[in-house]
Amino acid sequence: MSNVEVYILSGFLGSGKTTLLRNILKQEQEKNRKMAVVMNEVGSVSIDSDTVSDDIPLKELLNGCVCCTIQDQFEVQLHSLLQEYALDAIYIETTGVAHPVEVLDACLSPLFADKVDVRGIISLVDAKRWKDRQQLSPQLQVLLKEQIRHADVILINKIDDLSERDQASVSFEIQSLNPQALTILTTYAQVNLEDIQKLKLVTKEPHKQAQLQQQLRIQTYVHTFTRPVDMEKFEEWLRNLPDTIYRMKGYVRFNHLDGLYSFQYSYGMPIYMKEIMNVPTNLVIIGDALNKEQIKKELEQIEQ
Ligand SMILES: Nc1nc2c(ncn2[C@@H]2O[C@H](COP(=O)(O)OP(=O)(O)OP(=O)(O)O)[C@@H](O)[C@H]2O)c(=O)[nH]1
Repeated sequence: MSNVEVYILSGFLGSGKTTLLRNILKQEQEKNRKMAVVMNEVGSVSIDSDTVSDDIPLKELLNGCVCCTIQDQFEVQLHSLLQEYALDAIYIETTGVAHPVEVLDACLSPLFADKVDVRGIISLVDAKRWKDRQQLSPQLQVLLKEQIRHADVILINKIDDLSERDQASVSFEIQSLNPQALTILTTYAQVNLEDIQKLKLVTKEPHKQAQLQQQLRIQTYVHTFTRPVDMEKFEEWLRNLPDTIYRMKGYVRFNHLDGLYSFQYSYGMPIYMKEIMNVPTNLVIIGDALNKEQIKKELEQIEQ
């Protein structure tokens, strides 16, 4: 069975994420695909869960943001969805204040990273909010830009609130921040499912590799170790990593040590801990413009 597609719906408060989710679920149901939804709200009461009909498995994460305070709960929920249902796709609606890369990180637990295919980040931008963004705090303006910069698809939504001239200038500004993303102007987040599901399929073609290297978008690679690893060579490999790799996590066995180790790495700092559970030896790598073929080759070389 192929991996479960995962889509992250990001975007500022009120930008239209729930409206988009509703549109997508309708189209998915028409295609008879089996989906699940994870909804994250910062408050203690879910407001949007009525959006999802009863036959679609729904996990709600309240009282925190998946990208920080409730990351562990999020992993458990995703894991149980994957175990309980035979799914084609999982849609994750994030809180309006979530940083998309942190959410991506949370989706890629080494426990199940080899079973999911995170197809991409879809960011919604409220067109008028963008135009008037100076009214927001500097931190929120940065967040808005980050949500755009890391998206694979950008929906510039609520364009009915802007004149044609303003639509053109907003669209130009947003596209300049992330020229590689597919940008679509929408009202009520009306979008074709095909446009969203095309995500990543293009970038997986080998001949696009050169172009891929220049992209600034976040990419992920999951390596499954089939044998124990030489620790010295592994550390040597870590020392020589490009600084475009900024996050790794997973489980690894070393040839001269008993048992399994969990491994965490962020911004140049590795941490190992002995693991008591028996879990798959997956290593998740997150970075900009990853050369996946090369990483795969290098890791295979340090396996004994
Ligand atoms: N005028 C206009 N309103 C829209 C459009 N898209 C969505 N809305 C409305 O904007 C409001 C917010 O939309 P939601 O889909 O709930 O936005 P959200 O991003 O899920 O909001 P939060 O969950 O609060 O972050 C709703 O009342 C929508 O009906 C649009 O294109 N134009």
